[in-house]
Amino acid sequence: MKVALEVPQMSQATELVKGIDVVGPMQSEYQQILSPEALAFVAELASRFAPGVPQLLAGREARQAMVDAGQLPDFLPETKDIRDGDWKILGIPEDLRDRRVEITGPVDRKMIINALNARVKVFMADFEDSLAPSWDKVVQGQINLRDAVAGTIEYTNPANGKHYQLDDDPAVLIARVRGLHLKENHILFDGQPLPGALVDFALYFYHNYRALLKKGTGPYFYIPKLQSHLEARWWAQVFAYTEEKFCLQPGTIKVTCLIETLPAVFEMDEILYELRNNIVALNCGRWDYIFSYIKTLRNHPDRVLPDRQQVTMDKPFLSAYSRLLIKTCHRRGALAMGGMAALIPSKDPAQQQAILDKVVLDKELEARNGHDGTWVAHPGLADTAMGVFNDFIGSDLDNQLHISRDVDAPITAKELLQPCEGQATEAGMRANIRIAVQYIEAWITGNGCVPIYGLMEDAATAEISRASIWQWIKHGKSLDNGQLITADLFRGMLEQELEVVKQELGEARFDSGAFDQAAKLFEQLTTAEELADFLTLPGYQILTQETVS
Ligand SMILES: CC(=O)SCCNC(=O)CCNC(=O)[C@H](O)C(C)(C)COP(=O)(O)OP(=O)(O)OC[C@H]1O[C@@H](n2cnc3c(N)ncnc32)[C@H](O)[C@@H]1OP(=O)(O)O
Ligand SMILES: O=CC(=O)O
Ligand SMILES: [Mg+2]
Repeated sequence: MKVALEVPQMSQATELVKGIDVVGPMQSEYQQILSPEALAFVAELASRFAPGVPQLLAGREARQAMVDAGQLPDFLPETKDIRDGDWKILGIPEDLRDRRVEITGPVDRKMIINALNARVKVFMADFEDSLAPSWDKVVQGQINLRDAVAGTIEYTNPANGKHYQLDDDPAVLIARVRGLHLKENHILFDGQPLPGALVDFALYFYHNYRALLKKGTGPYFYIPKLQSHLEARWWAQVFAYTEEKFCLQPGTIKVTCLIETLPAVFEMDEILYELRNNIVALNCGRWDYIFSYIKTLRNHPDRVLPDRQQVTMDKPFLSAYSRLLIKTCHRRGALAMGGMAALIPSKDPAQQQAILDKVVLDKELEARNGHDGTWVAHPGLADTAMGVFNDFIGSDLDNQLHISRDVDAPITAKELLQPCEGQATEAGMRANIRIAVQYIEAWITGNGCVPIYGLMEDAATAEISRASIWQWIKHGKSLDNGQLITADLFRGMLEQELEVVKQELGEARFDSGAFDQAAKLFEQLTTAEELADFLTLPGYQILTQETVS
């Protein structure tokens, strides 16, 4: 539901909560989410935990500097005891034991209702890869989730009058908060923007934990883009503090961590251990993982990835990642979630069958490996994914926790890092350019997830497109047609592909969009000496420049 346009107000909390300054414009409904009580909790978490974030981010940089200097990531010698030890996570609540299909989507009101009504077990409501976190989207997202938890969420599409409300048996709700690298520029604590992750966590927890527990479910979270067990420890402290403050049993908050960075794959046992009271699963976030493989190994010319289309889950380095995640999770009693096939349904019946066939193949690979469930990006794929996982899990069991993968020889760092065969092609590079520029244009104008050429594109998939080209230029790769990939070649292609996009979208859409700005940012990111950490960091400056007072 869109709130009526009003004269922006001050947040009441700005005057009432010490240290907190809400600088985003307020609508009257926002006061309910940004109430003095909720913001007092945000401030409490901020004073205790925000100072730890720069240290964790500095830790990422220090490790990256070592890899840049030639060292390859590996398992940590100092945590061998944890890897060798015999311990298990605390446990999995009843409503999280069967997660064979999860749908994901941004915290848009209509999509939340559609997702909760989809024929899936879980809905992952996303403040991260699929959300461009403008102030309104972030606060409205919290309003939408509060109403979804209360069961009162409704929406009428003003374009066609179609009305939406929850069915009787909605999916279990898990909220994915922003990664630690993202700030929330509109809520300051002691004059500094807060970590977006803390804002998302605190507001969702504060407004919903009681209603969730009353319904027999709980405050459940997905944590994205972790890079180390020290980050997991930080989260464990946030959860323990929150549980104590609200007089909750330790382990009430339940969390699933995405293993979607290359450094994190070497610390899965340690992440599970640090979070053992709260964690229930790890998830193979394959798209960010591929991006992180490029980013982490950016100085290693022998590990340059080919065209994005060739980097599929059956490639040895990705297969090793999936199998090690399953083996690690199941040994510790945690679920091992699969990832997202980026395909979305087509209205053309011939194409649709081909899409469903590809989804089946992808999901069969995951289920056969031993994953306990998977992700779909669209309700039209739920039955297909469910069919595959039903075939493997059956109706007597909830999951595949019994699959220990003891048959595997120990999976080594060498397997996890092995180069991926394939080529950089002209068609692949041009596709990367068209995808990245369209995605960046969508993101900086407030839309974090878009269909492009039959695929779901979000921040993670678009990062692969832009980072691949940077890497090819950096290492002087050649295309399949023999052309050397240079910054100038890229600039020429960008100009040509912008024309193609203009033809495809039509002049009116193109001219009213932000393609110039998107192309400029894309060009800077791709031809820079250093690989930028995330495209969403400069993107956020553009997205928010008009809304910070
Ligand atoms: C790498 C990762 O992190 S993956 C996780 C993050 N990414 C995501 O969550 C992607 C989620 N998916 C989406 O955002 C969308 O599916 C898109 C943008 C890719 C395509 O959306 P659309 O263009 O609206 O698709 P389409 O027109 O086919 O939608 C048909 C209906 O399904 C709904 N729908 C589509 N995807 C979803 C979804 N994920 N959740 C709920 N409803 C959905 C649409 O709202 C629409 O509803 P309506 O008929 O009532 O109007
Ligand atoms: O968040 C999921 C991913 O694949 O990235
Ligand atoms: Mg991701």
